[in-house]
Amino acid sequence: MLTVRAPATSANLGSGFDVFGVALDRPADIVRVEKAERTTIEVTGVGARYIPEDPERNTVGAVAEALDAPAHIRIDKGVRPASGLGSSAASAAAAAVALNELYDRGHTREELVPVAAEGEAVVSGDAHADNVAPAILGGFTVVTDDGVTSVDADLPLVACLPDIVVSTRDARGVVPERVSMTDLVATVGNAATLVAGMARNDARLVGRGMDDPVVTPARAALIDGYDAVCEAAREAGAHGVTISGAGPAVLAVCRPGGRRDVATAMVDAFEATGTEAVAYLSRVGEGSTVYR
Ligand SMILES: Nc1ncnc2c1ncn2[C@@H]1O[C@H](COP(=O)(O)OP(=O)(O)O)[C@@H](O)[C@H]1O
Ligand SMILES: N[C@@H](CCOP(=O)(O)O)C(=O)O
Repeated sequence: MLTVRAPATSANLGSGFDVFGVALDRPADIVRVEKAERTTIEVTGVGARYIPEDPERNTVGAVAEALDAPAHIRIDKGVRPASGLGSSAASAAAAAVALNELYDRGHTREELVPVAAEGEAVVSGDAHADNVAPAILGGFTVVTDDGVTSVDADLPLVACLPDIVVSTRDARGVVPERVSMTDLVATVGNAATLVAGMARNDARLVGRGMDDPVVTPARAALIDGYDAVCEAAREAGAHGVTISGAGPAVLAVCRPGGRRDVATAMVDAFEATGTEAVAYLSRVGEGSTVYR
């Protein structure tokens, strides 16, 4: 038996829709694999009752199929499904790393990114790799059709998760199909600023680069209280705030020592709109870890 821990992740960071992602240091999924004649799946933990055990409908089933690695796969969920914290991706990433080891397939971590992304296609309709890349490699990642680039960044983060559900598939349905040249120029400028900020561990620059005039405004309506939560986080000192992945979680980049105030302000702002929320005080974290 082999055990792998894969972390929650936050995709997009505003200006990098389907491109940027960052590993959080918590929460995480734990996946255990054993060789078997055919793939079977058992799910326990947070939100387990909403997650199918049918290999055709679970992200890890698609990964086992892609690696031709049938196994009994036990998933202990730490990342709530439909959270915007890469729940489906955490399981897929852990399974890709675990089954690659179990069957000695010899793929590099970079090569496992598109394999794990096959799992995402099962749930959201697209094999977007912006969550599985940081869940496998750790740090801040940039995925394009040509591959993945990762940067070891160190920044204080808060991920605030309200007690509502937004499915990634639904949230992809509201993304505009076209952008104006003005919005394109603004987005490229912000994305470039964010990457420079990550390379320099500069939270202020990262926060500035999180602004996004295209996808985030279209999705904000799916999250009750989103504008108030952003305002509260900024007033409490956050350098930047945006929707985490497809939501409903909201991600804030903080100054050193500033996470607790930001977390409290975000939770209070959600609760003022009648929605309970939890906040994870986090940092940019590591990717998947193998335990034998
Ligand atoms: N291993 C898995 N972990 C979590 N969700 C899964 C898994 N396999 C399939 N799903 C389904 O994926 C959906 C959640 O994924 P998604 O909407 O992308 O949310 P998240 O942002 O949390 O990844 C749910 O419908 C869930 O049943
Ligand atoms: N780029 C994707 C990311 C979805 O992340 P998730 O954590 O909500 O699954 C998107 O924005 O649709």
